[in-house]
Amino acid sequence: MTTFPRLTDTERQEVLPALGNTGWRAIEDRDALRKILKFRNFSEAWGFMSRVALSAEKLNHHPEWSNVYNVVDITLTTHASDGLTELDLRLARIIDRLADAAEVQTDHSGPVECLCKLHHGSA
Ligand SMILES: C[C@H](O)[C@H](O)[C@H]1CNC2=NC(N)=NC(=O)C2=N1
Repeated sequence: MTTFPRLTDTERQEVLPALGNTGWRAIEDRDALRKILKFRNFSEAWGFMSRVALSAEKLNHHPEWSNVYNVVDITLTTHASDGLTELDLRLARIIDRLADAAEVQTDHSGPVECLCKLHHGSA
């Protein structure tokens, strides 16, 4: 099994702004992305989660997430690498594609630029 390296500073500067634009935010004190999506109802939220789950299985990369009624709160990080890797970017883009009908909440965490330097943790 390949362990992906954490994203470099240059890679972060290249890719994070676009993810910031689609509503991904930085979690304080973690090298992780967070997005909170609000659907019209539970059925749409669960349908979205089912579709993401199938993609996550294919990618063998899984979100940390929770669901309350119509809200899905998603955190992405690579546990094996202890931080953000290419796999998180791939899953984030899949999630963005599958979630286009949802309302995005963006006022819960710091701007994604907080993750532009690889300074979290020691890995
Ligand atoms: C054995 C299996 O490949 C690993 O446990 C995978 C599964 N899904 C995963 N998902 C995430 N987010 N991080 C991982 O390190 C990870 N590892």
